[in-house]
Amino acid sequence: MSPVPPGAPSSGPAVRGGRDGAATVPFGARLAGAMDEHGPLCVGIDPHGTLLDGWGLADTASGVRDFSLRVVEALAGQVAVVKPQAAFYERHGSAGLAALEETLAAARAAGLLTIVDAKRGDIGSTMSAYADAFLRDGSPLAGDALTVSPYLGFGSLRPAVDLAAATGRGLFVLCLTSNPEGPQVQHARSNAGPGGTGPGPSVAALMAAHAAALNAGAAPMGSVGLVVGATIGDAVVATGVDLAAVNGPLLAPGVGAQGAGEKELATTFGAARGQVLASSSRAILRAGPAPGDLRAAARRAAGEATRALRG
Ligand SMILES: O=C(O)c1cc(=O)[nH]c(=O)n1[C@@H]1O[C@H](COP(=O)(O)O)[C@@H](O)[C@H]1O
Repeated sequence: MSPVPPGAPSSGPAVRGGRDGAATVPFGARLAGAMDEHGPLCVGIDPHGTLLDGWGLADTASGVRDFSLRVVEALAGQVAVVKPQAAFYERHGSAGLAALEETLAAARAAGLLTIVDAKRGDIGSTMSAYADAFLRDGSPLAGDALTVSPYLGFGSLRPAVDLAAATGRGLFVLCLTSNPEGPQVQHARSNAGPGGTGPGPSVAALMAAHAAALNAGAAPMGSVGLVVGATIGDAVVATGVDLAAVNGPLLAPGVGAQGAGEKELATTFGAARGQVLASSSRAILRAGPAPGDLRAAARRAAGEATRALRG
């Protein structure tokens, strides 16, 4: 069965796109179904210039479009989620954005869930314009979920939280990112401890607690996920982030090109392993352009993720 699309009625036949006044099926439920069916793997679509070159494509908007559509076609029905990285489309201007729109439409038509990796975050009034662009029914840049940055304060994300909830979409909030610079901000202690004095929880733990509050009571899981890199070692323990309490999906980039593998996936997330969606881009995309080679690379990565997270 294909994942249920946003806007589909919660019972009866799945209808893709648009709301009809019926309750929407929340992203968390749709993602849980897709992960059960295809395994806990997201393939990032990151059309780097070097990859385009390796595939015999020009580093142009048209090359990015061809690359992305080939990935979607090869992986349809094979993986739970694809995650186009907006930066690689934006670098080609308006034609690049048109390629992103086409990629999202093709993935939707192929029954793949999409996370638009745009890492947006701004003051609330501007955040509501970002939400409109990436989370509104009918917007050409809307996927099933969006990556967002809470580092202007979690509350600044409110417009995105509200629109995602209203349209059955999801968010992935940066919590413990895969890059080595992340700890400077994410491991820092907030200044309000329980009694109002002394070091409070880590910034990452605060962000996770906000997500947990939004997901409370949702089943099988909520739609406000966190980004927790597979490369972070013991940072979950060091920062006191309570991943099991989040009750939402955990997007785990860093698999493959950034060095994380089966062992890291198995050891980083503790009791929350079942909520993890492992994510890999270059390590899979390098296997292309032959569709069979891409599929084989995705199958291998999905097998590793399944053993590590669901074994
Ligand atoms: O939100 C993300 O996906 C993300 C968060 C993070 O902490 N680290 C991270 O690498 N990413 C994204 O995941 C992708 C990783 O690509 P590869 O290193 O090629 O697998 C890139 O698009 C990154 O922007």
